[in-house]
Amino acid sequence: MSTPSTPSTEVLLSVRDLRISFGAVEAVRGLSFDVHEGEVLAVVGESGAGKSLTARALLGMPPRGATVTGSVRLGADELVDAPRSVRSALWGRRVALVPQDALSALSPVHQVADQLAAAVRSVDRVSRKEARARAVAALEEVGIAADKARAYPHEFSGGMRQRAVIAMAMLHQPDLVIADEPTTAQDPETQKQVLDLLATRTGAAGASLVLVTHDLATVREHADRMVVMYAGRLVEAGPVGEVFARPRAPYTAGLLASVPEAHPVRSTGLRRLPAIAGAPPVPTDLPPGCAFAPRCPLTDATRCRTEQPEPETHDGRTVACHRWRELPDNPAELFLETV
Ligand SMILES: Nc1ncnc2c1ncn2[C@@H]1O[C@H](COP(=O)(O)OP(=O)(O)OP(=O)(O)O)[C@@H](O)[C@H]1O
Repeated sequence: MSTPSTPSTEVLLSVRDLRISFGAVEAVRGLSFDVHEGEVLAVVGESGAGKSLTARALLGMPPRGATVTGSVRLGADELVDAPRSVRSALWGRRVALVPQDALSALSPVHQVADQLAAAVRSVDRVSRKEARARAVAALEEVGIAADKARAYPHEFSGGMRQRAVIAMAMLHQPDLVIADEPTTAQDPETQKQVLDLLATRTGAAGASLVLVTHDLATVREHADRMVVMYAGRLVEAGPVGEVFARPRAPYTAGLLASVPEAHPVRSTGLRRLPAIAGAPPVPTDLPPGCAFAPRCPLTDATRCRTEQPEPETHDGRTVACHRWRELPDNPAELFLETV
C-alpha cells in the first residue's frame, strides 16, 4: 500500500441511510458507511450501482433533479439539505474533488498555474504574487516543473492534467478527497502514476481519500477498506485484505473471481468466466427481495427472492446477504465453471 500515513479509527465522515431518487425512482437505496480519518476507502461495483451519485452526495453536490435523504455528516457539518452556502464553504477547504475528466475541471483559456492561483485566492486573502508562488509550488509537488506553469491545459498530456487537478484539490489541505474514476481513459502506466500520486499526496497530508473505481487491482494496491455496492445498496464492506482473502457476499466473490490476479483459482478443473453472468438491474426494474438474487449461484427460492437482506456487521466486516454463512471456503469458485 502506498499510503504513508496510518489510518485511524476516528470517523471523519459518516453516511447513514443515504437515499438518492429521481422522482419515484430510487437509485441509491439506504446506504450507510463511515470514512475514517486518513484512510483510503474504495467504493466499487458494476456500472449503475450508484457509486458516482454517492460520491456527489459526499461532496454535497447531488445532480440537479435528485432528492437526497438520510445523513452525510462531515465532523459537525450535515451536508444533506444544508443550504448551498454551508456546502460551498466546505468545497476546496474540507472536501475536494478529483474528477474523472481533468478537462472538465480546468478552463481551456487560462494558464494552468493561473487557475491554481485563482483557486488559492478563492479561499485565502493573499496577494496575486503569493497565490502564484503557491500555485507553482503545488504543481512542483506533483512533478510539474515551474517552467511548465505557463502552459494551457491542452499543452499538457492527460496524465499531467490529472496531476494538476490533484495539485488543485490539495491546495487547501482538505480533510477528504473524493476521486471518481480518476484515471479513466488513460494508459495503464499513467493510471498507475496518477493513483500512486493521489494516494501519496493525500497520505502525506493526512487526508482521507474516497476512491470510486471499477478496478479491483487498484483497490488492492491503494485502499485500506472497501465498500461494495450493487443496485444502489451496500452488499459488503470491510478491510481490503480481509475482503480479498475471504469475501462474504456472493456478489463480491463474483467480482473478485473475474479478476485473475485478485483471486487465484486454487482448485484444478475450473475455468474462469469473464465476469458474473447477466447484468445488474436498472433502478426502474428491481426484482423483489435481494437485487442480486437473479444472478447469484447461492439464491434460494424463498427468502432471497422475497426479502431484501439488511447489512449486518461482525468483526469489522459488514455484509448484506441472507446466506453469507453458507459460502464455500473459496467462494470465487461459485462463479467458475468446470472443464
Ligand atoms: N441525473 C440522473 N437522472 C436520473 N437517473 C440518474 C441520474 N444520474 C444517475 N442516474 C441513475 O442512477 C443509477 C446510478 O448511477 P451512477 O452514475 O451513480 O452509477 P455508477 O455506479 O457510478 O456507474 P458508472 O460506474 O457507470 O459510473 C443509474 O441507474 C443511473 O442511470
